[in-house]
Amino acid sequence: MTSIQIQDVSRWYGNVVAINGVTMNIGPGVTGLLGPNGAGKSTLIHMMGGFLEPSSGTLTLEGTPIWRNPSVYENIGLVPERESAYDFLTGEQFIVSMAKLHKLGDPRAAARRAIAMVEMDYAAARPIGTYSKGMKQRIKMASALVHDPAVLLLDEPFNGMDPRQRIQLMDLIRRMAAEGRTILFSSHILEEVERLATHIEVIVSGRHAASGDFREIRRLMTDRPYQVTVRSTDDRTLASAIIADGSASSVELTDGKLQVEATDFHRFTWLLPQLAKNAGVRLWEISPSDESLESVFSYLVGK
Ligand SMILES: Nc1ncnc2c1ncn2[C@@H]1O[C@H](COP(=O)(O)OP(=O)(O)OP(=O)(O)O)[C@@H](O)[C@H]1O
Repeated sequence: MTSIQIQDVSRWYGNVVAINGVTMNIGPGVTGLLGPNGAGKSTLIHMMGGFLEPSSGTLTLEGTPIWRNPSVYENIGLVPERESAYDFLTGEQFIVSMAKLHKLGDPRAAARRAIAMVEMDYAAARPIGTYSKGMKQRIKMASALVHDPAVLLLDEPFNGMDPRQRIQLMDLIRRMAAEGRTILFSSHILEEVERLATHIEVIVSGRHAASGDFREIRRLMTDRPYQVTVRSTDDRTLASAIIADGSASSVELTDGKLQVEATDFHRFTWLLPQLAKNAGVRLWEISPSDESLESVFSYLVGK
């Protein structure tokens, strides 16, 4: 069982602070690193994989510093976000060359094993340039698995995948975790992280915003003032009913719609149809108006 310890780590690029005083511990199983675009996920993953030096703080694997420590790299596999640049190589040639870079005793056998792990045997003789997105992601996984590392770091592995490819990759990641590996993957999509991760770490603007299982993160995201847009046959009457009920902290009538800030989202969505019915108003539309992850995150960080 292998864990990565991140201790008060910061990383800046010139005067851009990408990671700011982050402390977390990534243990066995599947951890989701959730954060909006530009939050610092790739920067953190590259530091965890030993590709990037922290500007301050320490990253260790079972107590051994990761930066400039080749013995640690033997235990870590990293799948970067960018597309493979080796389109002219066949899948097998690519994985064999990775096995050679790791100076493995029998590069061909190691490559065969890694290719089998990701179920890509059938396409191993084809150039990578002819692969689908899902297949490219699998072959990149094989390249990170060729030295059989205990830790696997995946940067936005589901980007650009169709639903079927997503499900296949989720199964593969679950299988890798069931074998006892420590797996961390990044994503900016909450639903994706919820489906796969047993533990979630949230980063926003380079800072550690939240940590927990998906229920705790969900609760943090929904137990908050929530903006809802409502349209009905009589917005004015409905507004009075909502104000009288007291389940909203503000009600505004603008451009032919009601803008409501609900203090308790679940209670409000459950209650609204009843309020409307009692007031003799028909509802046309109820939609959350600040659903973007960014606003959720800025709330989490500001709390
Ligand atoms: N090499 C670099 N030079 C300067 N700034 C950088 C560099 N790499 C990243 N940054 C900046 O650091 C911040 C964090 O970037 P990072 O790529 O780590 O975020 P991310 O969460 O992975 O985002 P995305 O999902 O969009 O890749 C951003 O403001 C980004 O512009």
